[in-house]
Amino acid sequence: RLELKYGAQYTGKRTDAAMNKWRSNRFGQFIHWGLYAIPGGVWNGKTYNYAAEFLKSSAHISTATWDSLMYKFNPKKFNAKEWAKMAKKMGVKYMTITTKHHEGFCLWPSRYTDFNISNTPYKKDILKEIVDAYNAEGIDVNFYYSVLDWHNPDWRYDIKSKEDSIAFRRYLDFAENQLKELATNYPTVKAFWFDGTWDASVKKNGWWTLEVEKMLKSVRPGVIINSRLRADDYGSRHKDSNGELMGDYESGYERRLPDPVKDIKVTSWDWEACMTIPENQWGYHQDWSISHVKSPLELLEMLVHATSMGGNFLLNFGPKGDGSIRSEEQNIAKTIGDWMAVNGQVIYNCDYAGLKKQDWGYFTREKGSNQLNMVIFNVPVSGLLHVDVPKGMILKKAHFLTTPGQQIKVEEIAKNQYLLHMPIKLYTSPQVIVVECDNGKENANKYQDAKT
Ligand SMILES: C[C@@H]1N[C@@H](c2nc3ccccc3[nH]2)[C@H](O)[C@@H]1O
Repeated sequence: RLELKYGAQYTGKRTDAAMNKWRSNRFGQFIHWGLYAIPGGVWNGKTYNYAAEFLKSSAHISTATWDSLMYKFNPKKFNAKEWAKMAKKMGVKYMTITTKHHEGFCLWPSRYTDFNISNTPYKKDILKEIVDAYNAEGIDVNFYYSVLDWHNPDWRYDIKSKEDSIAFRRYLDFAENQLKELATNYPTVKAFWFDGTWDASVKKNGWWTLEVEKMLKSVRPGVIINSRLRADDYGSRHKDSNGELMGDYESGYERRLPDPVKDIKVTSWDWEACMTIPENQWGYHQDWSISHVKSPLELLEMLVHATSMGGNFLLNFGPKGDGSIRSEEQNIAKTIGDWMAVNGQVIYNCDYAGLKKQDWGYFTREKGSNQLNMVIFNVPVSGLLHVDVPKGMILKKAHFLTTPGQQIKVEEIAKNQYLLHMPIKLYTSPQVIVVECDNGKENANKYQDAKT
């Protein structure tokens, strides 16, 4: 083991109330909103297919030109309460919003830069309106903050000279001041989601990433920090040079999910996957025909997949420059919300159930419950759902979540193996079966292994 000054500060999952709430939330809404939402991926009549929040670089726009978009930010159709109501109906328990993305524009009236909401025609503290509206709906609010900052002249991608290190030190002080400002002025913030920390400049300043983690936790006790902020003494990120996870949860799954077999080890730490609806658009893009757009059921399966492996799922929305929400996103919020209203109990406060993944779908289990949840996306033509149980687990009764009176046949077919008999018919939405189980009982050894 290496002696580290800036490595992981503890091992194992946090079990305090704040982290238990973060974990039990499971489903969150990501919001990417900034100046990039105004052009929405189109510049001088040309559509750029790369991520809309990167239009400044895709279209080679000067910082001066890009920054002047600030004078156009005046979202006439913005209504924080409507956003929060839609999120509530979608069934999210938390929301993470870009306070400052790579472009450097701040949604709050920061004292440390004029490149902020107070100098737009909108003027008001839009971040506060959003935080208050979501909190009023009982939704926790987290802050995304990009360390990478295209606007601030002191930002550096690498440190190659004395001048670089002096400028970058100024930048790190600026960023730490902004973060302290956010943690102080928005006291209900529950977590910080750091991004833009992969460059050499940050990796060479692991000490700063730990200083920021400690500062935020002293200003806002219980606050939760993602692993993406952190670099250790040797520039190792997310996990320190001893392989220990830094921060409070692993945030490496971006537009992808852990494999239920190959990546089963993620069940031993907290993690979150963040996901776009198109293939790769975080900020609003005018033209979604340029890539695959995930359907509500595709996204719902990802949410269940994440829960089944003990992780959170953060689904991204990119509001338009005028503050309205595009119809595709409204439809996804409604469809997922309708399912969550009936079946949310297999997501909220649920975790990895400890059973082997099966083709028909995913297992989840509520903390401390002896009830096993089965969420079925792929109904076998036989109607027979195979379940392999760990030694000592007995499956007893089963029923569809929505029809508790109608038993589903549970048939033990071999040692630690069962089949559940699903009625064969057309299903047009993910089905939930709840199974009563006993743990710690010895299975009757009535099955003979073949001799081969
Ligand atoms: C969570 C996601 N991370 C940002 C991001 N920055 C990148 C820089 C280089 C390559 C990919 C990137 N994705 C995306 O804009 C979004 O905010």
